[in-house]
Amino acid sequence: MDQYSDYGDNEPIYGDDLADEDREARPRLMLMGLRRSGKSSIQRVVFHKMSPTETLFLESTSKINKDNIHSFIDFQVWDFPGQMDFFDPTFDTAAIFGEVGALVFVIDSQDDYMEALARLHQTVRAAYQQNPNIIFEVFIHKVDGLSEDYKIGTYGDSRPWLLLNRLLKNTQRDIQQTTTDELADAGLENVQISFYLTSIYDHSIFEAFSKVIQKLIPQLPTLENLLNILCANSGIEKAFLFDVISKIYIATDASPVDSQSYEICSDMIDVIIDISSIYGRAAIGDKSQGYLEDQQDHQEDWSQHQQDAPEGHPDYDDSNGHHHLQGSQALVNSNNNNNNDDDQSVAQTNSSNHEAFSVIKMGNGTVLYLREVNKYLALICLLRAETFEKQGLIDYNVQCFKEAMDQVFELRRAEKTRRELEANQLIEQQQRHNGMYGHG
Ligand SMILES: Nc1nc2c(ncn2[C@@H]2O[C@H](COP(=O)(O)OP(=O)(O)OP(=O)(O)O)[C@@H](O)[C@H]2O)c(=O)[nH]1
Repeated sequence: MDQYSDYGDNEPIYGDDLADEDREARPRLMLMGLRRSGKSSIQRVVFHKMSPTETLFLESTSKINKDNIHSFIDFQVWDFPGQMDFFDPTFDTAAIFGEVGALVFVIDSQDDYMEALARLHQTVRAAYQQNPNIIFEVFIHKVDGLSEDYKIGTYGDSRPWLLLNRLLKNTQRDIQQTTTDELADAGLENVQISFYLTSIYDHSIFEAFSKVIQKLIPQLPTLENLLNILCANSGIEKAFLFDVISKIYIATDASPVDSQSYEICSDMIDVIIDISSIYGRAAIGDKSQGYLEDQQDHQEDWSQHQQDAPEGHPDYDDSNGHHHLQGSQALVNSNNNNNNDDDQSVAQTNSSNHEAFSVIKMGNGTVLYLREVNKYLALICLLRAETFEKQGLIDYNVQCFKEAMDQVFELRRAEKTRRELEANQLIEQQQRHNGMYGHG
């Protein structure tokens, strides 16, 4: 079983026998939508490293699939079957919607979406009635398919991408407007819904999921503040805190996010994982099966590449841990610190005795700076080469940032332990109380 998530504990389709562990207060995220809209594909690609083309062979979901994600925060993703019927008497809306954090509704943009919209409105009404705190998110999905028509010039315009953009915006506006009108008619004008254009064939699904997950993280404002302080004091242009395994970013600084920055940072994780796996060093995120599978794939790619390489080619020079990557014309300095004895004892408490760190200088004068924060998270910054001349300052500030992060998560752990202790004490008290009555 995947260590990263306990995928596959299929429960009966409706919620009248939800296991106790499912009722615990871990954020729950639901994937809903019509059949074949792409729910299972999204879940597999984002959380299980499935390649998008493999999703072509996914079978239709017939029961709720509950997926426990163990990462920087533990949360659950529930993948619902498309044919779900709210009016079925066995559908326990209170149990299903009662503890949901976010409900992601997936609409297939390549299909006629009128039926999907009707189902979306019905779902929002039912869920909101049970739980007005649910965050509603709509993925207008498979937008890559639309682009194909334009790429081959079906619409006979010389500027296909401009047209594509316009079409996507129209689709989004149409879906958004119809939904707002419909909900207003039902007296639900206060319901907050966000809309995203997504595809599993590019970064858009990871970016959309990032924004969804961020809303479920209680420490988000603290993390954003820390990133703002780090950027302001170090001359960093953009900083992302990434969950390494899923490549979703859980926080960023206040400067606007452009998709290109996100994509390049996300690609950097792949590069670092590639390099670490090639040279057999442990790397970020190595606690996850998802990552290990990924690592093996990359290893195979690399072996192929290596066969073609001329002997002594700088691409393959490992002597000082410096690797000149021919393809991207980047200088990578990937360094897993070898710890002295002191560090190892600290490391043992943290169950990690290495720390990934890497810098890529790109041809356009931008520097990418990655540092592992903990076993799940990595900080990736974009900065100008001139700024990077003061690397000592940046390293120092990043170290301070890491320590602050440790405190944030330590506090959370301490709070969790305190709550568990309190709960146990209550149970004990209750048992003693019952015992006394029993004797009486
Ligand atoms: N072009 C394109 N196809 C996609 C995308 N996402 C999913 N698909 C395809 O859509 C089909 C249905 O995907 P599923 O993930 O099985 O859909 P589902 O919503 O889970 O379906 P049910 O289990 O029946 O409710 C598969 O053939 C996927 O390959 C996407 O972003 N773009």
